[in-house]
Amino acid sequence: MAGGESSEPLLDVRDLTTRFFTEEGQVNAVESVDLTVHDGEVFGVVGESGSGKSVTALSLIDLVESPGEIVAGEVWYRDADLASEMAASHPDAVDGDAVDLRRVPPEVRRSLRGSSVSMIFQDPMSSFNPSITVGEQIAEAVEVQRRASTNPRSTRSRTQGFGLGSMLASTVIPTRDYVGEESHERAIELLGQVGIPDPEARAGEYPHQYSGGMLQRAMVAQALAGEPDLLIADEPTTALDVTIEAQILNLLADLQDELDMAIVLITHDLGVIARTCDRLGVMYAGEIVEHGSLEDVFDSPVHPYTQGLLGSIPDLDDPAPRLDPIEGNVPSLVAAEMDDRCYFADRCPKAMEECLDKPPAFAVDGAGVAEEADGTGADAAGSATGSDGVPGDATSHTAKCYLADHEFDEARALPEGYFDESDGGSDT
Ligand SMILES: Nc1ncnc2c1ncn2[C@@H]1O[C@H](COP(=O)(O)OP(=O)(O)OP(=O)(O)O)[C@@H](O)[C@H]1O
Ligand code: NI
Repeated sequence: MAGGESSEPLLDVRDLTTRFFTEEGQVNAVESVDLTVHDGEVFGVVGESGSGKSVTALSLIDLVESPGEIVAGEVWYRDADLASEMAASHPDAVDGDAVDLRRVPPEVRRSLRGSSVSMIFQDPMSSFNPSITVGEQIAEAVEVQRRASTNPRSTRSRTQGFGLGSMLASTVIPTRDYVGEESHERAIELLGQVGIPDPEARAGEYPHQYSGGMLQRAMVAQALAGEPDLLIADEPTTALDVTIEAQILNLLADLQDELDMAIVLITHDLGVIARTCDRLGVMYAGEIVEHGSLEDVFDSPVHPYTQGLLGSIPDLDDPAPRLDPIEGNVPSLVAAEMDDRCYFADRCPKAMEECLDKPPAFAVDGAGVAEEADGTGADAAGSATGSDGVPGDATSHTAKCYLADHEFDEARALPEGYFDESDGGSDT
């Protein structure tokens, strides 16, 4: 193989669909999401509360809990060693150097957590046991990864339900006797690496002795213990004040650079996206409705939802840009209450008759617009349609909106109040 980095994406997610089966009905939390993340890049996911960002993140690492379930999709992760290990037993799950994590046994998926893909959350307290020192907990994370890496993965998957596989999978942390001196030293090194002053002393402190910002750093250190290639960060700075937020974002940027790690950064804050991301996806009602490079999406947003979000940041230099809610409400994701239309149409100033059908993803630029079949029935997509661009090329600028491909036509605009009648006409 030619050395160096592959141009293949590190993560290539297709048609990922996650639902919750609740008493109130089926919640379509994540609907046919496509996204790609390349080596060493920061991919942002932005959207209002309830749009499906966190469930997307959890789906990527298979942490969706009941009554939630991933019902469709592929999660291709590039790992040449894993691909060759899986090639014989799970040929369907292997394509070149990439492995579809949805098609490998759960214990193989779990074994990647921490070592290949790590996650950090908004609330660092949730990642630490309050009664064990921070240093000890990070040393344990190091120890777990250290043992995992000294055993070939094939051994691990054969010893399923026993030893490392289950150790990594469970929330039960190995007892202290397991943790070697080297792991303790590495933990202190990691604390230093994430900018914790006097890491040797701080390692001996308990989580409650840390400030919010310091604990956030410690959580990053814990996530780095296995030297992951991909870090998923769900609102990592939302609970922090603006100064500390900037420090944590700088830390992530430095680490990403230093360790050549890719990051999926989830936030409702477009200011954070603007400062950190290379590319982004804008989520609305469980879908990625616009997707592209930071420049494409910020300079020429196509979806009126994206335009609305961007319109709500008057000044990117504002230290605390805020998402001003767009008029109207985020739709219910309960399947029975969703119409099969563009979910933003009822809030959209440019809704047209076309928007009563669900729009596919249109490529925004490119003369022979590449149109991507929406979810099911995409099997004919192998041969390129259009003259320009590949259908579903996840690196391009796309929008699930007719305006990406059609001019706004006043004559076809839906009359004002069109949607009010259908949902509100019950009283008097
Ligand atoms: N355990 C659950 N049971 C039922 N529905 C759920 C569950 N978890 C999430 N959902 C639903 O899934 C949808 C997406 O939620 P998600 O947490 O991903 O949104 P989000 O974009 O991360 O929002 P926020 O910015 O508030 O974190 C919401 O409608 C939410 O109510
Ligand atoms: Ni969330």
